[in-house]
Amino acid sequence: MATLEDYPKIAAGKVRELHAIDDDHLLLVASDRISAYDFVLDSPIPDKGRILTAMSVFWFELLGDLVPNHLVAWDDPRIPAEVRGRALVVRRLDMLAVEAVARGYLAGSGTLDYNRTGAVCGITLPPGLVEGSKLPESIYTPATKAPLGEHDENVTFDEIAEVIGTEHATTVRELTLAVYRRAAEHAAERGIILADTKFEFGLLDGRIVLGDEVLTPDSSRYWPLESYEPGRAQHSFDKQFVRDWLTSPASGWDRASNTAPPPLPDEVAQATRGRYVQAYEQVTGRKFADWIG
Ligand SMILES: Nc1ncnc(-c2cnn(Cc3cccc(F)c3)c2)c1Cl
Repeated sequence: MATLEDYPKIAAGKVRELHAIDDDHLLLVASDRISAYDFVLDSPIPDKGRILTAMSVFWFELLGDLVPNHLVAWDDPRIPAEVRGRALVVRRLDMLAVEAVARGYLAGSGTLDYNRTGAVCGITLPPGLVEGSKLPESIYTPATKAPLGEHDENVTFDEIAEVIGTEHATTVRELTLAVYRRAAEHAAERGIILADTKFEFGLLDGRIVLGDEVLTPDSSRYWPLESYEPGRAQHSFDKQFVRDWLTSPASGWDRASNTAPPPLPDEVAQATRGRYVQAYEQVTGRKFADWIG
């Protein structure tokens, strides 16, 4: 059986790593780390890596008829025991330099751009929208990847086309909207608003293939349908307990101080684990207890 040290690390995100297995395959590893207020917290969320990996696998399967993807295996002898259930064997792609974002609702940088310009990524929106507004139709709002720790930059379709070419830019936009719309509809039927999501695509033998993690609460905004109310920051299905505790007097943390947040109480970490399990089971109809690792 392989061990993680056998596979050179070729990339690292805030909560994920990417290792090389061989010339054609990578190991995509999700950790139990959680990020809040742009900080990676000291406290892990037990099973977060396994739950989000199981979610990606579900979505790749559900959406496989819309778009080919890079997933090769999730239960495989090439996966080291220490990361089993939170690591995927994927095909090595030639990644396209675009963060392919679809938005069905106005939130985060979308709201900021809209308030400044009345548009997001060059797409003019109707007047009178607020944080959390549902958009008349979902929109494609691409971004360019920023260095670790900085926010991606929202750009126009044309700016992306200048980098990856009009043909690939057009296909990426069409796939991003089609996959998001199908996923958002599936989630909404199960009481979860998928407000937006970020995809990464790559080329494999000239074909455009969906890569990275897909439609997880780390790559998407998951809002509980029952507490949706436009006009304010929406509750995060998975991160709200963490946000509430960190911004409560109990934490002793001052968000404006730009100091690192304190560790989470065990009950907050465990309650957050529960929210990830609930999101998985609500979206997939599967029991997390049945997942490997
Ligand atoms: N199938 C692929 N082929 C080639 N490259 C990638 C690739 C490169 N970067 N990323 C983003 C990322 C994912 C996880 C951990 C990180 F550190 C970074 C994904 C993929 Cl998914």
